[in-house]
Amino acid sequence: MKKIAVFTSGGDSPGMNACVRAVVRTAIYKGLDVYGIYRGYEGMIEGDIKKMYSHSVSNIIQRGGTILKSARSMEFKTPEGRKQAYENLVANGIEGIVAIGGDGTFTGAKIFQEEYGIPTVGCPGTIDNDLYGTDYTIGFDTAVNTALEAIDKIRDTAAAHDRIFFIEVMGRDAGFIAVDCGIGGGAEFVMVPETKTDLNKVVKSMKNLRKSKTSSIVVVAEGDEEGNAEVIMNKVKERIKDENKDFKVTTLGHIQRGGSPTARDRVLGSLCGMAAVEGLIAGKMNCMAGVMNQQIVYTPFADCIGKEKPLSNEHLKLMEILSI
Ligand SMILES: Nc1ncnc2c1ncn2[C@@H]1O[C@H](COP(=O)(O)OP(=O)(O)OP(=O)(O)O)[C@@H](O)[C@H]1O
Ligand SMILES: O=P(O)(O)OC[C@H]1O[C@](O)(CO)[C@@H](O)[C@@H]1O
Repeated sequence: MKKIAVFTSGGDSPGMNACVRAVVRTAIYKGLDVYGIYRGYEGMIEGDIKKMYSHSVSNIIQRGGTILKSARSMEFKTPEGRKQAYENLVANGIEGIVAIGGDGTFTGAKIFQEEYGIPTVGCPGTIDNDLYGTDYTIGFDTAVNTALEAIDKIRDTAAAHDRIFFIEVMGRDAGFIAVDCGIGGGAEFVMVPETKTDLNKVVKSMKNLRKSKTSSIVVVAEGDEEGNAEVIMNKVKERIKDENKDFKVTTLGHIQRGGSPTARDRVLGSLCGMAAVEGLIAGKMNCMAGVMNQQIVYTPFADCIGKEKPLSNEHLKLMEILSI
């Protein structure tokens, strides 16, 4: 293998730049030519592919976002789009690919590799932490810390005004961010897609809580089955029926996706980037390079996508105990 390419795709995440940097520098260190594909699968289809050098990735390890940019491509989901992408890779002599992204990115990579056979190794780049085959995903730690900083500030004003705040964090299908924010932010409740939210129980305990506490924080993952934070707040308000209680909603939104990555995300991104290139050279394909128990592990895309990564029962128990 002489030429490889790297791209970032799906939702960007802090630490993706560290990962790109490690891919580029590991490739050069190992004597390979390395190309950057811009805007994920969009750029692969449009042929937006440029050679990268060691200096191309200077001064980026501390930056959020991704220098390769990211996109969600509908066209790559079509056979015609993937054919065009393949032709562009062949035209550039690309023999191996590092795909940095989440489960959607790996779904596309798996289909593409099975159709056209270019070996692909993935790196877990998503803030959601919802990928089987790695203890943490690149960007999760930064996202949680960003959200926590905001929650701490909301707590100050919640306490000053005796208010109940419903704070929505990201997590379309996963509650990892919400649970860690709940524990770390001292929330009274956490609502996540993985577990059934019992609003009657919440209302009951909220009424009891209010005897001893004057303010409350409820962390809601955006994908909770009862709805988003606004919807849930209205349902709870309706059931509590107390004019004296003051309810507020804050949606943290995309602030969680940006910012300078934490040390953990920089190191994880760098490790996965290095491991992906080493994996390609060793003949690995159709798999993701992740880190479990401090060891680099290669997990088939089929498992990363198909197997559920459960929330930690210990974390859920801790949340319940600490919120009394
Ligand atoms: N079934 C599929 N077939 C082909 N390509 C796909 C498929 N699913 C996803 N992709 C490609 O992967 C891209 C990224 O997927 P998606 O938007 O779901 O983000 P992601 O990688 O899951 O990241 P995040 O978890 O941060 O949202 C899609 O825009 C699409 O181009
Ligand atoms: O606004 P976008 O780019 O569609 O992404 C939003 C989604 O991306 C994620 O941050 C990561 O997958 C989700 O938690 C969120 O729902």
